[in-house]
Amino acid sequence: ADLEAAHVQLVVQALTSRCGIDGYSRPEEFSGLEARVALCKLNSYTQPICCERDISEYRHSLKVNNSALIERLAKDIMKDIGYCDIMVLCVLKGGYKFCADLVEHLKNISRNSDRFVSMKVDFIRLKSYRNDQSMGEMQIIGGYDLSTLAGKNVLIVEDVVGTGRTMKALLSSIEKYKPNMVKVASLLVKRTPRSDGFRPDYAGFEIPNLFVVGYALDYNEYFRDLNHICVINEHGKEKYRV
Ligand SMILES: O=P(O)(O)OC[C@H]1O[C@H](OP(=O)(O)OP(=O)(O)O)[C@H](O)[C@@H]1O
Ligand code: HPA
Repeated sequence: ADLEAAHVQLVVQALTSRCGIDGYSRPEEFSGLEARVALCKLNSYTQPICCERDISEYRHSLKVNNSALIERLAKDIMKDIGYCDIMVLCVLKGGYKFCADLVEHLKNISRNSDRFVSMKVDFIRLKSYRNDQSMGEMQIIGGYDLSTLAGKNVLIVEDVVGTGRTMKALLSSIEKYKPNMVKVASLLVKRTPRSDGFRPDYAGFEIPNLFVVGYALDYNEYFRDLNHICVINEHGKEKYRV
């Protein structure tokens, strides 16, 4: 747990320290010894690099797919709920990459264990953000039939918990259909004063109150295709504002 806390702290430092360079940069060019140390240490775990082009839109970035972090989350999940059938519910759009990587790790663990775990994957599309602001009302897009979750062991997979409104609204909608169990895994949890206190059962990184994009996370649908999680800066927000 101490190691984990230290790791989270390092990520936070790496994300919050100011690089101050709006141009191509390498981790070793980051200003501040702390950030540099953090980035080096993180290398064994994740692979932070700077975006190569259009750097004016983002600052530091973090590569998460295939990382030991997702493997560890998968192990924790399997330990808790893995010995029964799981219905993975991926929250679109932002959750698709994390969900794909997590399912891959869950499958590997299941394959190497002596018990067969049946896993189904389903998708629900929720939307509440415009620009970098939650609009307060969570919409289920495309009419997902929540009654299919009745009696199931549901693992909700989300990219980020910010205010927590999206997850709270989804959980209260699902509860009516009496699933056997519902757990939430979120890659990122944001430290924001606008949080309603919701905490996922499984969380990857705790991040500062900054708007992040990449690895399926978007700003008005831009940047989902980036391989790395980056922090969008004011210039980027202005450029793509709607
Ligand atoms: O905790 P909250 O403050 O409610 O924010 C979290 C939600 O916001 C984002 O979704 P968004 O509405 O941007 O839709 P998207 O997944 O299609 O990008 C994200 O994917 C989460 O679902
Ligand atoms: N990025 C993308 N979507 C989000 C974020 C974020 O930082 N916070 C809440 N939804």
